[in-house]
Amino acid sequence: MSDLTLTNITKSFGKVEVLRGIDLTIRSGEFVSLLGASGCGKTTLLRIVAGLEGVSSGKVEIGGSDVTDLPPEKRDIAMMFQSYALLPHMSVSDNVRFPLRMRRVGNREEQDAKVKAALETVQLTHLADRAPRQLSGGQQQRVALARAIVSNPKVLLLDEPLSNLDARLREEMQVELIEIHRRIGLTTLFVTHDQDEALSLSDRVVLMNAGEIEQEASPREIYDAPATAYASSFLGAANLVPARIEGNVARLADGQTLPVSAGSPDGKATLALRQENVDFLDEGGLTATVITRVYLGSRHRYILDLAGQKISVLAPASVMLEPGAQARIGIAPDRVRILPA
Ligand SMILES: Nc1ncnc2c1ncn2[C@@H]1O[C@H](COP(=O)(O)OP(=O)(O)OP(=O)(O)O)[C@@H](O)[C@H]1O
Repeated sequence: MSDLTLTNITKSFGKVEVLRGIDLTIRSGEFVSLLGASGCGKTTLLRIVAGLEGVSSGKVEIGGSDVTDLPPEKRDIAMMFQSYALLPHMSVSDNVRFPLRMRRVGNREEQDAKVKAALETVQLTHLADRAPRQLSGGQQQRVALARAIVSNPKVLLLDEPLSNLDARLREEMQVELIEIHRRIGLTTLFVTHDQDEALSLSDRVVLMNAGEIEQEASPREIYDAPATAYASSFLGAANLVPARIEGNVARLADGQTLPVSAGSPDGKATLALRQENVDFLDEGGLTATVITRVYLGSRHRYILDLAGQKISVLAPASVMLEPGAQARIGIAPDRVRILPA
């Protein structure tokens, strides 16, 4: 069953079209990330699902009902933003109770039971009587999450909820989100511009580019088999090298060739090479010129000139080459992603 279906959504602000023909279905219990560069339209799409923004055309269905023209409070959704905006004069449990009171859900005992369950889910039962200012940033974030899930919405909408946290807390909350999602299986739409976050949290990643869906796939597939040059450079910053495919080899601009998997049509192509898949060799392989070496502690990053193209490559710290030196590099044929030119 699908909990959220978007059909041919378009949205313009004045003359500017920010969403074009978005079709997206999210299955019950699925965790889907909308990933994309700033301005690609992901927040606008989330706000359309929430009912905070109208569509120019298209249809929004939640739990099988058409909600396109319904206001936010009539949609079975909950939303959590970057700024979690807890009410400072209320205790943790009253903050979590707030949406139930606003929507007049159940009597006091029923509300108590729901608040208790939500606080248990985020493991904050012991802090129920505290005021928000007596909590750490991560704890406040978890209160906001409890408040979002307390009414057991059909769809949970999260807009960059972790982007205000420092790196360590952010990683902790990512793990927490994964575990909470596993426990309660809420259908979730998560907006982020952070590819690591999208890859680590989601069942499916929807990569957006300029108001359109560029590719949607599982994290592994979108990383290992990006469908377009945009997808491969957005996810994991692949090196893009122009080439000509000639059967089982790719010929680079300077005439050097490298073996590739069979099956791609002959002719112009772009090779997408992930920096972690390039190996330094003692002999054979391709020749590239070292431009820069950056020390990263356990490894080096080399910027190389490969057939007139700058590429970035990771190497063990034991590989010591000076700028101007010739490096020999190899890439396993099944690690060379061939994209249309
Ligand atoms: N209310 C508005 N009026 C006019 N233009 C808007 C409005 N809201 C958003 N836009 C424009 O729509 C485009 C998409 O914005 P949106 O916020 O959806 O992008 P985003 O991908 O979420 O980016 P970010 O990660 O920076 O929030 C942007 O060019 C933005 O300037």
